Amino acid sequence: MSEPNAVPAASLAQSRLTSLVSHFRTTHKHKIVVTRNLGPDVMPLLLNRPEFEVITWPEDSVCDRDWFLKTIPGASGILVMLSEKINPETLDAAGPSLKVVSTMSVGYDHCELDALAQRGVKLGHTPDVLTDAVADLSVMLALMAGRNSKETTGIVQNGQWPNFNWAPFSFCGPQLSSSSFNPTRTAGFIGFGRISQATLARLIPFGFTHCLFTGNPNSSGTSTIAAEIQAKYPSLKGVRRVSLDELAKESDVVFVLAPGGKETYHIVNEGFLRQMKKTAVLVNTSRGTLVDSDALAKALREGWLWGAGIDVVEGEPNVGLDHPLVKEPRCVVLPHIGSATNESRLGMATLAAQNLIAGVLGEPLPAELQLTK
Ligand SMILES: O=CC(=O)O
Repeated sequence: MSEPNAVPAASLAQSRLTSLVSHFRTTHKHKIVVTRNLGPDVMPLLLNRPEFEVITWPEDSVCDRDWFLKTIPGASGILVMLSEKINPETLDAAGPSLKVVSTMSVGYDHCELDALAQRGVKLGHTPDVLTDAVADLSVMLALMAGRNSKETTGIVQNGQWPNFNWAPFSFCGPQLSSSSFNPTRTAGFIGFGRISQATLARLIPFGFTHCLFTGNPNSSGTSTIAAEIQAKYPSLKGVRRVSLDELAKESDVVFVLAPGGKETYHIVNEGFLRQMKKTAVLVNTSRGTLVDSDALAKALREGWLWGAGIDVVEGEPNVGLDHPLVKEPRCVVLPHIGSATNESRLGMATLAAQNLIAGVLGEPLPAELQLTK
């Protein structure tokens, strides 16, 4: 006969197991690797979670690849920048514990989607929060390129202004807004997603009369979008989805705003540039790979178009003074600053942290890119 207060063996084992699980839960932390310090407003979202062990690349520079590969084994989540390649090497180094990659960017051409999908790793990115900033910059570059800002600011910066007398037609370029001389203004968009549409909204008060766009009708619902845009902006006299050739021939400003990757590689090439109006301006605020830099430099040199404003260059950041586009006086080149407003970067860092947290905890990501297997 057992003692009246004795604990049965099975119940003892169960309680030991429960306490072991609870001990594991409190001591086992999810390993998180972050490749840039996201600052005092955002890092606490990660650091203040007791269930996370957060390891951050300690330098104020692009994360070293060797450090990254040595640090990620066993990670549940990694938060990266555009500079980090997410490929089979990365994913194999992280191992099967990896649940989510969160990139602080809207673009994801640095990530191999197939490799992520095959391993069941989710991908978070940061759409919407940078749309306005990039649309603002797109219009700024259209203005800068049309108004010869590289040459003219150079004159002031180099102390040459005293040598220049005002002359009736010096430094003139094509006006962005419509005028009695030029009542028709056509914006052409290569890719017609959120940023293109926000750019168009900014061009309406400039008196733009026509909107042309290219894009995959299945990817962004572009089959009905023309009618929606026309209804939204009754001042437009035409909104049409067109071929690339038509877009090149008819646009006063071409905005390159499609995702990078194989499908769009050098979509703006010599053939496209040769068809542009001599007074037209090309703006690229998406990815450098969409534009053939040598072809654009030749086009500007030979006057096939008026000017170009580019925030992205193929091969960046290795773009020095000897780059053919940096040498072109009618090409304004910026160092990929499209989303660089305080508001936008804070929004991106916050969303990237939220995507990471949700992915690690197995919850729906606020902004997940749907991967197809
Ligand atoms: O280029 C910037 C981004 O993709 O966020």
